[in-house]
Amino acid sequence: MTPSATRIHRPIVISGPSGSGKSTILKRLFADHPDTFGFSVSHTTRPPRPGEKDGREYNFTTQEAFSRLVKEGGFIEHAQFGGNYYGTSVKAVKDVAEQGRICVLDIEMEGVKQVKRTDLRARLLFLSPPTLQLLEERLRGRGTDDEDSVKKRLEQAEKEMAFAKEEGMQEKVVVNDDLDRAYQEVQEWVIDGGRFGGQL
Ligand SMILES: Nc1ncnc2c1ncn2[C@@H]1O[C@H](COP(=O)(O)OP(=O)(O)OP(=O)(O)O)[C@@H](O)[C@H]1O
Repeated sequence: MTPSATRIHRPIVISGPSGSGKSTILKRLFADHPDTFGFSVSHTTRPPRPGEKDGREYNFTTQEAFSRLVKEGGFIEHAQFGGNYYGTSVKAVKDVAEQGRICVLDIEMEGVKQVKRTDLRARLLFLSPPTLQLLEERLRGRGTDDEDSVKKRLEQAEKEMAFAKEEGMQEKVVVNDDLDRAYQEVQEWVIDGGRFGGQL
């Protein structure tokens, strides 16, 4: 692996409370700039479904190999869902850079801290809702969460907002007030005059 791949193609981390608009903005960014960005391939211990290919949908792995990688600090984020483990490895992010694309990571606070401990040289962007009240309205408007889930997301949102304010935790904070305006600000920062945060 060339150590410089993520120097040239620096990964972008986008974090922010659930409902702050990360998916909405990323979808636009990907549509406006095809073949520029990529998502890393996650690891999972669940068996492949028909038609799924190792290394494409997921890096399919065993429980033992997964645990080993956790111990080695090889994951940026990992979690358990329905009895299976899932994770984003540092190597999977580097692989995207190796392919000449900017890896975009949509991750939570703990993941951001972990990214900072790696040699990925990631650029950190925080997408903030204008207020918690507006966030609540958007979460409800999205219609994907029940009452309990909305409450949990709002509690977590407060923690994420406080974290983003800590010195040196984020390089760029964009407030998602008006979607078009916020999108332009994100886009400009990401593209960075064609440098994508690197040196030409
Ligand atoms: N600037 C905006 N003004 C009004 N509504 C918005 C704005 N940006 C996003 N939304 C809406 O808010 C809802 C939440 O947005 P989205 O699903 O993109 O958030 P997210 O950060 O990706 O959430 P999660 O982390 O849960 O995936 C969506 O219904 C979206 O259409």
